[in-house]
Amino acid sequence: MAAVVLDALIAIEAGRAADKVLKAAFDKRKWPPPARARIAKLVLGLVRHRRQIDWWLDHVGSRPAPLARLVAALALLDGLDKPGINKHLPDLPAPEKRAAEKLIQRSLDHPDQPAAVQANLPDWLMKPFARRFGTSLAAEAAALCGEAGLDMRVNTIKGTRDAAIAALAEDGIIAWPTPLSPVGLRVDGRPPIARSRAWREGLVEVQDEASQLAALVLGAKPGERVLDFCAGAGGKTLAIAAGMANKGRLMATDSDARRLDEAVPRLRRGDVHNVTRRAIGAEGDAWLGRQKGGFDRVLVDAPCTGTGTFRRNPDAKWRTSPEELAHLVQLQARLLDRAAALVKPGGRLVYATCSVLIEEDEDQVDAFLARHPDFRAVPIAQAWREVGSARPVPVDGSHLVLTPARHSTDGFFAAVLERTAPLT
Ligand SMILES: C[S@@+](CC[C@H](N)C(=O)[O-])C[C@H]1O[C@@H](n2cnc3c(N)ncnc32)[C@H](O)[C@@H]1O
Repeated sequence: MAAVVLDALIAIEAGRAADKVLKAAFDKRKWPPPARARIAKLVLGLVRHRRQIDWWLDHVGSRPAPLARLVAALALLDGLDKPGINKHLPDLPAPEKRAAEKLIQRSLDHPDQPAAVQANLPDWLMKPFARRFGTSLAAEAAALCGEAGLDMRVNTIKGTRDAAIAALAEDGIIAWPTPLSPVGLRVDGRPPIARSRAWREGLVEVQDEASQLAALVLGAKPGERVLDFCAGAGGKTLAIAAGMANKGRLMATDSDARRLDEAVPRLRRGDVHNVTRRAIGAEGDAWLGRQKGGFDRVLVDAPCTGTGTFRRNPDAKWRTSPEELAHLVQLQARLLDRAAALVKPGGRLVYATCSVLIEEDEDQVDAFLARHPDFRAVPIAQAWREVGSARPVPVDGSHLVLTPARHSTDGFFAAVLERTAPLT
């Protein structure tokens, strides 16, 4: 098992995505489920807590090479003692053996660790995180180091939430309603959802509660003309289609045709019939040019740093950079401008990201409103009321800002914008 973990760490260090590396490792060799879970937990735990692990290695005079990191993870994350580490790594070279001896019975936290080390964040992210979270930074960073829960969205085209709970129970999966989304379900652990009848028959889709809420506040109604501008593999398209009860026209566009194709089996499984997919040019598109003012609702689920999804993609922490942030902020602004032209008077544009950085969220919306005086921000409490949610709006500010520590969801942002004046 240690060899698989080490290979995975080396591949991730070389820049490959952790989820793809683990998938490839599990495709190559069929591990029993408990071993699989343990490998994934170790690899992802190490990636999540890399700064603290490396701080400890430095503290005990060891280099942060993959084998030393694994030794540190076994001691600091798993709490193994000397025989326990020996069992996994019987032939440790002398330097790693010495490191292991110094690390056993230590806890991961140490008062001498700088704030960015304690938060397991790259230094450059500390400032934007402090800007977003203030005194809650440590709690939110800790929550982002945790494991994401497993949420599902009930496909109301196929049945009710109660019907989904009952169907999942037939397969031994105990699910209960999520606190915020009226169509959300949550489960403990990682049950094999894709083997359940409820999933196979399209009654449920795996989707974080925050993403469900982004589709909800778009408020698309049956019979409307709606555009999911950055539809990707269709996660939110499916949620919007269900809100429209399959009636009206829902266009799903993306510049990545391959990702759009991934939506096909999901749409089929969900019995979704009102969606048309269309790959568009990354820098504009003749078809889009002809759709000016043509949509009641447009969702821009923009490409972003993904800082809100570090629980799921912990390796992204170490890949994002200030340069990437600057590039994304420009791209998001261009996409918003392009999408704005497609909204009809009185129509709505929802801008969403899975980023917790204000630079990609509120700043982006403020800059958009300054460029587009023909739009206004709809207070999130109003948008929330209008979609008839029985629950109170879960945030105090103008937009939907969800965080893992406060809401037990991915970090997520959504702003509802309304065209108040005719197109010029
Ligand atoms: C956050 S993902 C969308 C996820 C998707 N909405 C879902 O719910 O599964 C952002 C998407 O924006 C797309 N994208 C990036 N640049 C684009 C562009 N210039 N025009 C349109 N889509 C773009 C990416 O291909 C990616 O699928």
